[in-house]
Amino acid sequence: METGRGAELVFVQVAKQFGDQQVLRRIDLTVKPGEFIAIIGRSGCGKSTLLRLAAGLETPTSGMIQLDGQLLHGLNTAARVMFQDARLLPWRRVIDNVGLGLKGDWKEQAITVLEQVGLADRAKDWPSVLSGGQRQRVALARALISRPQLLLLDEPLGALDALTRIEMQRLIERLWREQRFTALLVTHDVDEAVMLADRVVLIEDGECALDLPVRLPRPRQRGDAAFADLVDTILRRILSTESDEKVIAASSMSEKRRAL
Ligand SMILES: Nc1ncnc2c1ncn2[C@@H]1O[C@H](COP(=O)(O)OP(=O)(O)OP(=O)(O)O)[C@@H](O)[C@H]1O
Repeated sequence: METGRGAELVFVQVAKQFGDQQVLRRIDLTVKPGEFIAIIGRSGCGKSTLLRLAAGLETPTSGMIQLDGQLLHGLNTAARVMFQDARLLPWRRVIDNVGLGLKGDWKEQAITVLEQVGLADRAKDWPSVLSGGQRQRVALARALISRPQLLLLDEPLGALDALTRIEMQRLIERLWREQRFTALLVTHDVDEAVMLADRVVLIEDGECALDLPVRLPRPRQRGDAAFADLVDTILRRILSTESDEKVIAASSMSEKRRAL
């Protein structure tokens, strides 16, 4: 596969309102080409909205989004999105799901990306016989077949068990390192954010309240003290403005993590 170049994505004073609800007030965020950014924040703070804006599925109420210096309007054709559910068509085989919507001779490329996600031997299977993790691998292959400059990941591993999740994190990191697309990951999991991201961005009150570089060498190790410290720092920062007493009262950090 050709190595693509990641896109630069810039949010300039972006606000988004739905009816009376001001979801994003002022987002200023520059994502450099090939950078991996994790977006975290409390449920309902507008993380998915931010991703949908980057995909061109929503338009800002005010402000602007630039892609490689050009104003984004309409669908962002440089981007592909991966969601929590794989959204495969059950009546199409794995390989045809990967090539969905493509024209011309795409089968060889589909096999190549299925190899990259470790599923080449399942190309002829129906989605129904795959596990949840395998379905997400197919979704990843489908997102990557068109060599996007920007990969938008909306809590893609949220429904997976812990072990599969870790495997998928490793896979996403490996493919990102090989292909150097720009990645924007929405996650509830601070561990996941620190594992994968160059920068962790916290959305709070409609703004980027924290933009923290992760300067740990890759591949990162959860057992490392520096890793644990950073996760702890971020969790404490989120919880410092926490009003939910249940969360404040959680006795251990792991409980707090689950409570997010
Ligand atoms: N199309 C829409 N129309 C109206 N309101 C919307 C729309 N999309 C999102 N919202 C509202 O915007 C707010 C932020 O939603 P969003 O999905 O971006 O949050 P989130 O941080 O991703 O939440 P979660 O972590 O729970 O997935 C919510 O209150 C939601 O109801």
